[in-house]
Amino acid sequence: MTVDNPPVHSVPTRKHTALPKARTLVEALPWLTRHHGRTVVIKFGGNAMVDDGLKSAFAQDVAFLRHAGLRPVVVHGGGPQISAQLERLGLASEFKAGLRVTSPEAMDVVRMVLAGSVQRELVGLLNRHGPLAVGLTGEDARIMTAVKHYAEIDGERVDLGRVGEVSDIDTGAIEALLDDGRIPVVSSIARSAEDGHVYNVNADTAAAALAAALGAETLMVLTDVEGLYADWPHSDDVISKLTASELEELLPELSSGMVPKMEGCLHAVRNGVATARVIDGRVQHSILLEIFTDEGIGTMVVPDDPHDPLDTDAPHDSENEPEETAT
Ligand SMILES: Nc1ncnc2c1ncn2[C@@H]1O[C@H](COP(=O)(O)OP(=O)(O)O)[C@@H](O)[C@H]1O
Ligand SMILES: CC(=O)N[C@@H](CCC(=O)OP(=O)(O)O)C(=O)O
Repeated sequence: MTVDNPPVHSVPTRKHTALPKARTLVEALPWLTRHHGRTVVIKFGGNAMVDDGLKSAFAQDVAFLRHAGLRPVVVHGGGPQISAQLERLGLASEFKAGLRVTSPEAMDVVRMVLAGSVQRELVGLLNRHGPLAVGLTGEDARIMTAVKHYAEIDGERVDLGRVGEVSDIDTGAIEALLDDGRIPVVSSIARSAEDGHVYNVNADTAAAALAAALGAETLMVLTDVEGLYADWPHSDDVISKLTASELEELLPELSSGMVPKMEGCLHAVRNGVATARVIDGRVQHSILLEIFTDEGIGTMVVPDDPHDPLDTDAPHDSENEPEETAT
């Protein structure tokens, strides 16, 4: 056999086995083009971190986004992990208006669990894929500054202890890491400029504030339900898309962990973020499904008047999907 006459039968066989993979990659091309260079803030909820397989898949997805040219920022939760540690130490754990009542002793535990345990684990998983992840808390380089937060329950102002809301954000350190090709992994703890104490900030609230301050394209919240249920807990109909005004009307009816999540989504889209999505973190590779396919899952919140329709049309609105790329 000469080089000029290769065996013709071997060429189609090789092509055949590689083709499905090539098609999958090419199908992602319009989405890759759309999202290239955009910042995506991903909130990984403690309830979605249910097993090692899901955590590894999460890290693969985030590393994939980074290698695909997006700028992912991770903000993580850890509510169940904090509760377990408080219980081990015999410290009380109570939630009011979806937020943990946090004594100074509990605050030490919150900080230890979020920054010392959950964040370290995620950084470790991400760094299996290269020298990518850098862990921070809101305290570092004053990324987040807090003020004490009071809840309002039945018209009453309620003191939750060391619970903070974000009063100021300095994105400098995060931007520098992103420009350097790193993946910032942020724990939702912030120091107050007023009293110098460290405060426990709900991770949804922190992620939303960061997404708005960074001018992110998308805020993606991974949790342990399929999305926002229209009539929870009576039905499992997921609201697939809603505008900021529609969400604002729904807010008073929401309960528990959905309150800070949806308030965060509203804050994000009212402050320049093109889409805020609540998706099921229990589905492996839910991030990739949401970003790179037309199988949009979960709930998407969009501004009332999106300034860039391209940002909000996919994947929950199939009429306006990116154009097919010729294969
Ligand atoms: N309308 C709703 N739709 C979906 N989940 C809801 C709704 N209202 C309350 N929830 C509760 O909110 C929870 C998610 O919030 P949370 O427990 O704080 O999760 P995470 O740790 O991911 O932040 C769900 O598991 C569900 O129990
Ligand atoms: C004030 C407040 O409630 N802080 C949260 C911070 C962690 C968090 O938000 O974790 P998830 O995203 O897993 O719920 C807490 O102490 O549980």
